[in-house]
Amino acid sequence: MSIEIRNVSKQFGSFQALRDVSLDIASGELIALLGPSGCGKTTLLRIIAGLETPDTGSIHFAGEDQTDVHVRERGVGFVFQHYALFRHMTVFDNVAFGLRMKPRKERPAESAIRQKVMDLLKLVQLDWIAERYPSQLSGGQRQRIALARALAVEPQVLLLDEPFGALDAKVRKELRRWLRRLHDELHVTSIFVTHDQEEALEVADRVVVINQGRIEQQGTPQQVWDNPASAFVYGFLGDVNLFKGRANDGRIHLEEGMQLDSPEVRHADGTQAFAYVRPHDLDVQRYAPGQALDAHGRPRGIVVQLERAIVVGPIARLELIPEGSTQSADNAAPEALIEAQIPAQQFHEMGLREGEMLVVTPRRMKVFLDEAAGI
Ligand SMILES: Nc1ncnc2c1ncn2[C@@H]1O[C@H](COP(=O)(O)OP(=O)(O)OP(=O)(O)O)[C@@H](O)[C@H]1O
Repeated sequence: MSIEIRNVSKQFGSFQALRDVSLDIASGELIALLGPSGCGKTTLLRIIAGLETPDTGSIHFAGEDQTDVHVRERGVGFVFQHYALFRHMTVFDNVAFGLRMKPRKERPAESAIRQKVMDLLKLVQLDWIAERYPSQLSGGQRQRIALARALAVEPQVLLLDEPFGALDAKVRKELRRWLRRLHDELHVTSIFVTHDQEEALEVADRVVVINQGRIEQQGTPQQVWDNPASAFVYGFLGDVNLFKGRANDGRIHLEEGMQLDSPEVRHADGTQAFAYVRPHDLDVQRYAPGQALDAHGRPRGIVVQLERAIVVGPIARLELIPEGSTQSADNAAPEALIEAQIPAQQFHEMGLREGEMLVVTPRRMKVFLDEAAGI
């Protein structure tokens, strides 16, 4: 079942929660709505479900306007972050609930219900706990049961609101893979809301990034990651360092007095430039006086002090303070702190020590011009 969202806006009092949102979702797609807290993701999901009405705009399922269709008639299955399973019912009865509640003439026979519930429990790999009660399950098991329960009535559309939000990192990761496999098996058109970029990029066919009630960008995980449309998207998709400066002569002259070569700013002399660099795109060298100059004697790269190194597993995370900044990492303004990531092996081979002076140069960066681009 395809879903078309047409020019949807929603206001709560004077607060504009959604601003003219339009989105087409193909039948069988798995879409992630990704954005920070309060950006309007849940509101959009509730409008699709029919739990909330838009002020303007419309929702269509397979071309049919759903605006006046009641939530019960929309054929939508839900899973929420804290899905309250019925505590006094076994797992089996929880999953059977939606089927048993159907009007008599649509309700399957009890033997067919039994078969269906057991099939679903097998699908979520929990048929062995059919007779347990929710309090005897782990959080991850409860969410899988919630999903089985949502699927029992064969929804045309599955809506998941931070379904793994309350679980610990390891379980979340397992459930993510599991959700993807399940979706590949069932192909129910699914939309899930998350503020976790890793979750969205790993699970979804398409990611829709929302900011302040508007769609900032949509595309496959790869498209969005490789070509972020705005500084917001770039910053939201992963850790970034922001360097502010002014464009001149194909270089960004940073506030710290150093320069970064940047062909993107060649025709923008005098404009404010914002250079975003991912921690793993910073090249790290030991500093020697004079070394940070390029062939023309211009300062190159950024001279920093290694304030703290966190080496866990294969990655060394370096917290760096730009030269001239008198603050320590503990009270430095967050934007003053630079983070670099290098392989732990390189860190050990270089024999880096906290307190040393280093020079960092971006291998790759994304430049946005003018002030509106700031996160
Ligand atoms: N019924 C309501 N009445 C008033 N304001 C509301 C209502 N529902 C949502 N809002 C406001 O609309 C904005 C968007 O809320 P929404 O729940 O859609 O955000 P979200 O992106 O899902 O955030 P989160 O990740 O924190 O759940 C928020 O600022 C919220 O306070």
